[in-house]
Amino acid sequence: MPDPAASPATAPYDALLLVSFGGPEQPADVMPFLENVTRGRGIPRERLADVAHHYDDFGGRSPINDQCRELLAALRAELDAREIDLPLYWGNRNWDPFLGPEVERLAAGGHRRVVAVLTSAYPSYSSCRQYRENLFDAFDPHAAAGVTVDKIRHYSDHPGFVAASVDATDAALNELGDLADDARLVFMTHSIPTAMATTSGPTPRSADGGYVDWHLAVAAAVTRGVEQRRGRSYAFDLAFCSRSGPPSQPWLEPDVNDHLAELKQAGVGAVVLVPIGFVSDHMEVIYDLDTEAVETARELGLPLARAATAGTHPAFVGALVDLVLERAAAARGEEPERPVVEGGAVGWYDCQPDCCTNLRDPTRRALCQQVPQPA
Ligand SMILES: CC1=C(CCC(=O)O)c2cc3nc(cc4[nH]c(cc5[nH]c(cc1n2)c(C)c5CCC(=O)O)c(CCC(=O)O)c4C)C(CCC(=O)O)=C3C
Ligand SMILES: [Fe+2]
Repeated sequence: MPDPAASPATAPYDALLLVSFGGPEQPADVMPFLENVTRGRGIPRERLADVAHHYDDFGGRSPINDQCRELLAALRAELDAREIDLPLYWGNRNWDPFLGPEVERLAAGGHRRVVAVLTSAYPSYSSCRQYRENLFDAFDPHAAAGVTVDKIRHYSDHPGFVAASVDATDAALNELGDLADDARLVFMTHSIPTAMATTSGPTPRSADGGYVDWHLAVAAAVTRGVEQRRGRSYAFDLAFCSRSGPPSQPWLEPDVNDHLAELKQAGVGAVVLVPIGFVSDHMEVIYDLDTEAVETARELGLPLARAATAGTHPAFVGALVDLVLERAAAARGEEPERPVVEGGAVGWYDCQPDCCTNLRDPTRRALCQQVPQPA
């Protein structure tokens, strides 16, 4: 049995569970993976076939699982450096290693109070509640045995996540050489249906909803950091990639490819794409940005550099450990500081019942709260 006294800093937690999206690791995995992702989501068949080709171009293997392995190794090293003894587990929503069996293993290992770190940094149904539904399902069979899970707060506006993005944006500007002076910063994230965007985050909500609000705050903070470092100002925008869904359904815009054409038209000299919506260079980054958007920019004659995602940047890994310690202190009834960048919202630990609404099935149970009864 784990010794709760081993690491007072992380008490009451006795294990850390990394929770991610998952991705195929060989060609035979691609279609079953896509079916897992899109089950009941109304994604057109043609879009699925199209997305399967994105994976084919990379040998049928997404880099995302390897990136989770690297993040786990980096977390282990950071915990060791701080002399914190905390077992690490890892489960995905859509592909092996799946969350369910991993939580079985964790419970069988004698762990009782688990802290979850999601590789998803923003509020929205897709990036928050859907993971919480999966966490609920995975832990529910063990609830009677007293196994519980808490998650850290959404962390995109944590100074550590922003610092990693500032470094990456600065490096990408350096790649542009003299053209950096003319560069526009285009912050990138996953498009989602506008109906999902406006119901993201807790109520009361702004007209745009929490998903867009948080991205704009992070984009502004990264831009300020880059401006401080380079001693000059930069214009920035937020653009979107990876739209799926039927054409009749409105999704967040502008699409990155349309936006690049507009910037070229407006006389912008160069672009840095900064994918703040993703924590690693997985398929949505290496295909949608590095393949498609790069090709669009080439056709337009618009010089482009792509900033790295947070990945295993020390500021990001350090921030995740800080967030775990902060969550642990809060669970012990202390009042830890909750650092956020200027203009950021202080993230909440427990999502309220109406946070990041499930529009298809509002009664589906999720971690953090009892579901509201349908009206
Ligand atoms: C907000 C958001 C994030 C960021 C937060 C987070 O990280 O969770 C994210 C991440 C990712 N999305 C990924 C892949 C896919 N997303 C899809 C579909 C969708 N994503 C959506 C949203 C998001 N997705 C939505 C609203 C849909 C429509 C279907 C639905 O309503 O659920 C589809 C289906 C085909 C298609 O329609 O494109 C695929 C294959 C991968 C893995 C990449 C790899 O393999 O390396 C990752 C990390
Ligand atoms: Fe939420």
